[in-house]
Amino acid sequence: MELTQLKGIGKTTAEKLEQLGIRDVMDLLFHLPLRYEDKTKITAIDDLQGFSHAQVEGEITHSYVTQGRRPILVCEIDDGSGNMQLKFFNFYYSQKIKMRAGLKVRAFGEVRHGMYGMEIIHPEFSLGEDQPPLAETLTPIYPKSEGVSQKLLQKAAAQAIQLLQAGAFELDELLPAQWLSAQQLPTLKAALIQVHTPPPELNVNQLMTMSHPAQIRLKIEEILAHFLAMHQARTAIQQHQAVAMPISEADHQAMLERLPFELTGAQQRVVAEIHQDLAKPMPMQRLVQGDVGSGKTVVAALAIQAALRAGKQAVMMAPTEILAEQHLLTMRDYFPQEQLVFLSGKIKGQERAEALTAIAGQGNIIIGTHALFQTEVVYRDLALVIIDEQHRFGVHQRLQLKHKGKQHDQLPHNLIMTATPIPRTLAQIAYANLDVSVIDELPPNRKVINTVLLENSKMPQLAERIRSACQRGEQAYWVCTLIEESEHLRAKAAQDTFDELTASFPDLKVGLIHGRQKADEKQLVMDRFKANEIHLLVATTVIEVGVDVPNASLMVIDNAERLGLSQLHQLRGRVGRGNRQSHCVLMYQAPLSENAQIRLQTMRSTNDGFEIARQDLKLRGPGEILGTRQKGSMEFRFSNPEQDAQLFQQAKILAADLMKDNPEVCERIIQRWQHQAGELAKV
Ligand SMILES: Nc1ncnc2c1ncn2[C@@H]1O[C@H](COP(=O)(O)OP(=O)(O)OP(=O)(O)O)[C@@H](O)[C@H]1O
Repeated sequence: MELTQLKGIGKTTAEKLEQLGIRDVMDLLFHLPLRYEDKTKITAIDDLQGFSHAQVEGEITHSYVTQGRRPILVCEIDDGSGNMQLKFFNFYYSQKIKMRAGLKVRAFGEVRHGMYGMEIIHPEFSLGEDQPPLAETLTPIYPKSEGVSQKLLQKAAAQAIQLLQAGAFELDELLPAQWLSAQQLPTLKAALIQVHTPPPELNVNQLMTMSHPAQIRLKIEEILAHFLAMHQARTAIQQHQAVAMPISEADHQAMLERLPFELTGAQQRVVAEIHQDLAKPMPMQRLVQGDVGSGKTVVAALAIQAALRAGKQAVMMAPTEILAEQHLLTMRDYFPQEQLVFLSGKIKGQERAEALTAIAGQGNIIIGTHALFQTEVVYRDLALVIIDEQHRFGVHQRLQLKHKGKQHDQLPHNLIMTATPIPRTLAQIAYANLDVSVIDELPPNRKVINTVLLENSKMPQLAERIRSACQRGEQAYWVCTLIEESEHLRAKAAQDTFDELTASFPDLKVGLIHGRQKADEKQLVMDRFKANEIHLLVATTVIEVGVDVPNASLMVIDNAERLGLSQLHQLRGRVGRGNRQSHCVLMYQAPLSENAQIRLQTMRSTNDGFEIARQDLKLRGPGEILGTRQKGSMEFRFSNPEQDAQLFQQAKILAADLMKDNPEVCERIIQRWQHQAGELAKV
């Protein structure tokens, strides 16, 4: 039903509502109140309690303006049970004249304890004997945007509810009636009516915390739609075939013998899981989760090995140029006999043409950045796609279907690697369409990184630490964290730090790496750092992901208070990758905000990525951890994966039952919420 069919909504208002994502009457019904006000009753002044909202009615006994720099209009009122004050800071004198003694007033607002008893500052009020009737329901307060008043939203929603009650449009109940009654949840129609026009006896506290059964009813369907859509995406892929790439035990052992170390138990288990998937003629859809330094790269190499044995191509994509180049070097070590091809956005001209020819021809391990997924890149026979997305989520969802195998209905196997340890419950929700393997063990002999906090002003204490580490043959990073938007300013700050440190340490080789350098310049610096020709590397956060130089044992992060927990954990993870004792110095500018204090203390007290992720979840919320709307990873309007963990469990079970018993309803649920969230479509 069109919005313009509602009274008071013309074309212009309808356009404004569209900015809130409200395109029709159904959307309006799913635009839920943020909070509620109770204007259904009048509270006697004598019964008022501080820090709560209330409506009072009484007679103005005295009205005056205080003296001083900021005059205040004060109206004293009395209702027979007691008296209180209404106060206005910004007022017109005409208001003072209107609010004269002897008049009846009704006021609503937050009650506080003032110097002279109870008071309400800036109440909503109406004057006169003839007050309108009291509200029959709690008053919903909606999230609004510019140009759309609260009143307008309230009126429009109230009309939508009236139409719904009158049966003017269809709103099918899609959840099984038996299930709803067993859970003591209302139907969708009843839930929407209650949420928009709650009768006064409803529990306001429950409503305010989104825990009322009516709200739970809405959440459960939203979560259900998420699981169903994820499952649909997964089944769509399973409809396709993939090349089965079983690997013989002898080939596997031969590769293991070439490695400079033995796999950890966790790596062995994860490799076995991947090999099992690859042996099937169905596209693998697996996520490998492993904390920083847990050794994901070798796991990727062992997957690639299976593709090579089957005579197929494997592609590995990294989120940054530096990391892609590093993977190239590592894979060269693992596969000295194979033809490796590198492609990134910065490879141009003749070099690019050659890379494209190799990809369409003899190249069998192809490594690079996003450029690998451009349409003009044509693969000879691609059978395995590895995406090292580190902590950038969501990419895989859009790339998955693009790359078809040689035969038309074949898809490549997909392996996604992430370094972000997300709590299990959250992983199960976000990655409901993937199988998940966890590398939950670090290689042996790793020592816990010792983390210390140091105020910026105590910087001189650091010099000795840096010098002695470098003199012992170890290496250090110095990360500059200027939060300037422009890469140019970030580069300049790093350059300044580089100049200062070069002057302070004439006896050490100091290097510099930042995002403004050309690709080969960056590569040269990284190569020299790897070869221990640079002792101290000054860097912007470009080194955050994946850089692997096991000889580096000291990490200094300046202004660490500016960074989020997961970024700090990633940066710190650049050290502690060998068997030496490593240190991380988090420099900060005092005073610290409460949140920054918690972040830095967390870093100091633990090295465990999962523990850090849990704390991060508390501080930031799941949306931010899993990526924002643009990244399209997960978007819930009503539910919260952390607070509603139990609902997610319930919805998962219900989803499984519905898929079995009623696929047609599943389709309709997905469609309803695709429209509502706009985002599920991308899952
Ligand atoms: N089983 C093992 N025993 C000893 N060293 C190992 C083992 N597995 C990997 N390594 C080494 O540990 C270091 C880290 O491995 P890798 O770079 O694969 O980590 P990662 O999981 O990708 O970490 P990050 O997320 O920080 O990039 C490398 O130098 C690698 O050679």
